Amino acid sequence: PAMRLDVVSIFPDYLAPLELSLIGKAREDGLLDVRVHDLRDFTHDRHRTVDDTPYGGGAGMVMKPQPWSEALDHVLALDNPSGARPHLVVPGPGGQPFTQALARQLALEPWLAFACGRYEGIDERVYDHAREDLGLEVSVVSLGDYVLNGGEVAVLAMVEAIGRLVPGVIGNAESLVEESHEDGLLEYPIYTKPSSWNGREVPPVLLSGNHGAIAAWRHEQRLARTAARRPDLLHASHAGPHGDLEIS
Ligand SMILES: Nc1cc(-c2ccc3cc[nH]c3c2)n[nH]1
Repeated sequence: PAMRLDVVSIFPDYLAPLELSLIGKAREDGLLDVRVHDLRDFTHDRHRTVDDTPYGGGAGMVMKPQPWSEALDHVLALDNPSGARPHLVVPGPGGQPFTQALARQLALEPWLAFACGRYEGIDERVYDHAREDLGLEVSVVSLGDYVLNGGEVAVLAMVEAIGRLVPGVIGNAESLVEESHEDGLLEYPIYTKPSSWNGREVPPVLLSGNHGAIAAWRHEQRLARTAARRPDLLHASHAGPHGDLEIS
């Protein structure tokens, strides 16, 4: 059965890229069932109001709870024979980090619903309502320690990272095996034809046909790159036979 992904946003067109390329094809193949909903469809006033001023004062506006409540009810009511419940994922700068490990976990779920906030965010009672009244698992997830203007960009990234892990979405062509962050090391440098370009040569070991030497060179490169760019990813399990993490 297809993995179901619902996205609620006041900028549904922001999610249009999900109809393209890989995710688009997975939708055609029935592997992913992606539905985007406009939050303003769940307002009833002339101006389709989704926000208001914050209690307690402060800058900016807060997203009203009622439209979100009605949008969630609509998502849950949609042809949902199995009575399954979605895992509600809400992007937020203060959420748990979105990592490859979390992407793998989420890719195992049959149904995800994403709430894209805007303004200063969503009234806190929506989270409580979703958990306590709708019985949903709710996860606030951060893409990184920087501030976006809303959740849409984060959802695009998460849907791509999760969608590509759904069996069948990635053909054999795009390798899923040696990926950055899969075993905690960054990827090694890659090359293709011509072997000499702009006076620059491909490292000879890669043309040697000596697959043991090639594998060793690639592992060394991954360690060196990780030590240089992401020392935080390096830990004891990556130490060499002498327990050293020093890169020669
Ligand atoms: N990682 C990250 C998420 C966000 C984010 C997510 C949702 C909203 C809604 C209003 N501002 C937002 C910011 N910023 N940075």
